[in-house]
Amino acid sequence: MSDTTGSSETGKSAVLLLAHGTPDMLGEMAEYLSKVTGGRAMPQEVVEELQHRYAQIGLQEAPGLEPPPLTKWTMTQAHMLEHVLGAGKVYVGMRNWHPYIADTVAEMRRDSVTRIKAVCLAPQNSRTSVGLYRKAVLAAATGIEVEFVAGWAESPLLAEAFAEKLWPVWAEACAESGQRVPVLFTAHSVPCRTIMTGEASVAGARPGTPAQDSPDPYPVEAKRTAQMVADRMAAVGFHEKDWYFAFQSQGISGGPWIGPTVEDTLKAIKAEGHVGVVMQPVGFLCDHVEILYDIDIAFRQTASELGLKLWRAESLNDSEVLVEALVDVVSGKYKATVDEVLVPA
Ligand SMILES: C=CC1=C(C)c2cc3[nH]c(cc4nc(cc5[nH]c(cc1n2)c(C)c5CCC(=O)O)C(CCC(=O)O)=C4C)c(C)c3C=C
Ligand SMILES: [Fe+2]
Ligand SMILES: [Fe+2]
Repeated sequence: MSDTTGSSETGKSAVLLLAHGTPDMLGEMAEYLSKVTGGRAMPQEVVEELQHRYAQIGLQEAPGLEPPPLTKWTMTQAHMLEHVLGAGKVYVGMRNWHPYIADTVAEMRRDSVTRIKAVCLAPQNSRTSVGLYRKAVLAAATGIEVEFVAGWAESPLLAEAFAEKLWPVWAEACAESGQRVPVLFTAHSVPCRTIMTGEASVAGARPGTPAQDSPDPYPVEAKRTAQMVADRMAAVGFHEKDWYFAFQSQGISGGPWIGPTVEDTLKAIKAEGHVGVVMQPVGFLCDHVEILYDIDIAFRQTASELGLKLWRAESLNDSEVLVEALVDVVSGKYKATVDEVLVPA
């Protein structure tokens, strides 16, 4: 990996994994949300609703003995990648909570890193996620070369990692219900304005924000990942007609977000005569609130009210195949969507 990590006469390169970030305790919710929205204050009822959801997945009034799942698994993935690459530290920076991207880039600077290979732990490229990570890295990395991986949605090993988690639960669901159970792949929804050409579309955008000149690649990339997982599953008897796709977790603070929603898709699956559904989110690489609450609690309740049993594929978390996928992205073996090498002024 000497081309992407480690030291040479021309300087020291290191990998920076970028992730969303999550609060460590319930009282930090309002501050966390203001980071997520780029400074826009959320109504108190939204703060309380999110505290309620996070409490249901184990977040407490004081920091727990273990970090929250998103932090824990992100750090685990970084350690695993560091171990496999064997070429120095793999750094982690979060956009919305500690360790913040700016603090991590400052640490990299202190460690004499002169070239950063930045990879988002969000494989599908959207202005509302990857675009914001990119902005945060470039703001912090003055004078440091940054090679920014903008998307790796079609990585074969990523699809393999998801398929490895999907097939056992799909087999279990089919065996238990005595019939073929459809799979509902999901990715996080984005505001409708994000996918429209010529609209200011960055999360937290204020009036006057320059218009974007191209549609967001995100919805297409999310469905490509799902298609690739479905293709992998053909080896275990999975058919093209066995899967659906929906966008989950439309924003809590209003405005139109893209669908189809999970709720509408579950109704359609029920109307097709199915008795159950297996959900697999293909945009998230580890457990966090949108899996542990939105799917495991809220969608399971919706499915149950419709008379559907809901199974969920285990998240990738400490998947070795995921780490292999990251190695391919970092090494360039998988041709990810990479921005030119950037040297922020
Ligand atoms: C592709 C887009 C997005 C991904 C992927 C994504 C992942 C993600 N989000 C959270 C937690 C929250 N996100 C919130 C708002 C929010 N999320 C996106 C997009 C993606 N999020 C947008 C465009 C917005 C709206 C931002 C705004 O300015 O209003 C929030 C706030 C509450 C809400 O609106 O739902 C939270 C909390 C996690 C944990 C996560 C994956 C790791
Ligand atoms: Fe989000
Ligand atoms: Fe969300």
